[in-house]
Amino acid sequence: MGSITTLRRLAAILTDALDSVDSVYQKAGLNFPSLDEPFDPKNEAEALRQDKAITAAVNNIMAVTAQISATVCDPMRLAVNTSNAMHISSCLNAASELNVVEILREAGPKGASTKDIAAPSQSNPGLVERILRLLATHHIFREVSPGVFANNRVSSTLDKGKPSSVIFANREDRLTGSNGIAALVEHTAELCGKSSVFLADSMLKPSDKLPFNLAYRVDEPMFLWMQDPKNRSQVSRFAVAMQGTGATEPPDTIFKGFDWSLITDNGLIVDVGGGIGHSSLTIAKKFPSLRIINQDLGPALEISKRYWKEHFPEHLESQMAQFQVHDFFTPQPVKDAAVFMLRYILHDWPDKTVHNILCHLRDAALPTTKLIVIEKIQPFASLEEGAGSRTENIPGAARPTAEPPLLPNWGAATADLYLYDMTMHVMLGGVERTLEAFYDIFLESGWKLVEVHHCSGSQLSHLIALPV
Ligand SMILES: C[S@@+](CC[C@H](N)C(=O)[O-])C[C@H]1O[C@@H](n2cnc3c(N)ncnc32)[C@H](O)[C@@H]1O
Repeated sequence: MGSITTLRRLAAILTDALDSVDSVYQKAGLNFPSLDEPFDPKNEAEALRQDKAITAAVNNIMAVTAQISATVCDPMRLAVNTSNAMHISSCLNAASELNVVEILREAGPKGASTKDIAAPSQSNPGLVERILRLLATHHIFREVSPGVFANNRVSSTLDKGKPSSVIFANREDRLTGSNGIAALVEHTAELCGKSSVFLADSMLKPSDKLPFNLAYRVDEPMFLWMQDPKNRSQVSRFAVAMQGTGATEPPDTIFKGFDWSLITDNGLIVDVGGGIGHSSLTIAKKFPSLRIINQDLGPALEISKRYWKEHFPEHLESQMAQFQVHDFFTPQPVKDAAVFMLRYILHDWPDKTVHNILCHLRDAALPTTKLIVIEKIQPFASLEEGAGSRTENIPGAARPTAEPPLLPNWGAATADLYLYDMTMHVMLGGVERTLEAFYDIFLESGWKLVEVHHCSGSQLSHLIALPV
């Protein structure tokens, strides 16, 4: 297909998708949320974005616009701009660290001057202005008039939800109780950003060191490094950041996969590497007859206990929720689990390590114990034909692909998955696996993949396996 024909085809997909969004919103009597207004999770117009027709149209719009832009842009400019993209990440991190979003929330739609934004952190107003202008140019913040900035829909998602005076007075505690997006952004931009620049070095001079270990000049894996008392602030930020991964999903995503009502009353869910335990807490709130054991390393569990005490104290008092310090590289102590749930665990680790984790769970499993792995499954950027005959008959495994000339995986609309794949690699040697890779590693570790549920409105899937 010639370029102009391709561009016209892409434009037609865009028009169809916009018509579809327009029709759903018109029918509901609502406007699609504006980029200029702060994000309001309680707005009905936000909830409507979960409508199936809207999620499909949004994927097409994101994929089309990025593909049109890549087609028409000077290719050298695109390549060089991509090599400079780390500045977007660093600027966003700086804005979050300087609590700009909270200052601008208090300033309202008229915004604040960079002098006023920079004053509480005693930073350089000229530099703050350039940082915010770079971000505004990428549709994060809005330059209302020269040198005056306001929040927009994207920047406001980083709001830590407290008065700026409180977070400036208590820096240690500024992320606690937030929706987790600022924590996720800061963790990613700082730790992953510093590590990622060592990717090529780690490949050209192969050693047993990952980019994280080269960047931070340490030998232990990131999670062990975080246990060092001098890195404790990393543990608490990471725990809140993991909550942020939940906030980027529709709130009921955990119920869009495996049917938790299938577990009989008093059945035990072990949340392996559960972190703060927000997913198991959400399940237990809906199905209070289920018992939960949240397992993690000590410092993470301390944070989890506080979180449960605040959000579901009844389950603690009745001892239906318990906490167990457990290293998942050692034999699993719980022998009567209905479910071993692992959300965002396996993608942290390379195959050899995942094999070790899964074998310990297999050794402790009853014949009826289900392994429920909650992860993103990596699609190919090409058509999947013939990719995995061993997985094609697994119920729920099949997934649609985008119509040509879009990339089959919807390109930019699914970019987060491929970005996370590199994050996992540079930090821990982990990987976002293809379905076939999950199937193989499960089988090698004594588990058979029997069902897959792709959670609608989310990139997450639930992979259900039984002991072989
Ligand atoms: C990516 S987070 C996922 C947390 C949680 N499952 C969620 O979805 O929010 C990985 C978790 O694994 C925990 N972890 C890392 N190494 C561990 C180990 N050896 N044993 C148990 N937990 C570990 C970390 O403390 C962290 O809470």
